[in-house]
Amino acid sequence: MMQQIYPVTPHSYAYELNKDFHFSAAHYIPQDQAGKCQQMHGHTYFTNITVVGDELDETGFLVNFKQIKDLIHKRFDHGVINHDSAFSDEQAIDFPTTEVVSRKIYEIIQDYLDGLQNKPKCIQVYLRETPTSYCIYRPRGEKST
Ligand SMILES: Nc1nc2c(c(=O)[nH]1)N=C([C@H](O)[C@H](O)COP(=O)(O)OP(=O)(O)OP(=O)(O)O)CN2
Ligand SMILES: [Zn+2]
Repeated sequence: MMQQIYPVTPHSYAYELNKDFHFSAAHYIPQDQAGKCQQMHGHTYFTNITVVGDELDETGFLVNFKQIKDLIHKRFDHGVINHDSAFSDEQAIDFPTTEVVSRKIYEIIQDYLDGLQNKPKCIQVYLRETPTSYCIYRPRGEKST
């Protein structure tokens, strides 16, 4: 499971880092059309995060692998995603669907990366919700080449 082949995102940065990890979390989709997904239920999410850049920090890291995992795992593992401040039952853009969770993961990671001196960029979040369902989020409008 941890040695998957991922879709390639073309770019011309010198370094590309990928971090795989799991987290277990519950969620529900607060919309009638979501059918059984309206009921609270859980998943073991699998994610692969892609970070790129041209400059390394004083440790020789683009970004610490552990920091990437901690930002997401500490926040969501064994929690209810709907209860996190990034999500809301009010508008679909903030419901914890696979699409939205992958985008929120991107936002959390890029917010952290923006504070680093070497300015790495997250260019892809791969999020698998079930053995047969996954989403890839790639930020638009970001110069990734
Ligand atoms: N576009 C989306 N569609 C669905 C989402 C979603 O987040 N985005 N979520 C769900 C359910 O919450 C569920 O987590 C996944 O559903 P599904 O892939 O249908 O799961 P199954 O295991 O039942 O699928 P099989 O085809 O039997 O493997 C639904 N849709
Ligand atoms: Zn679900």
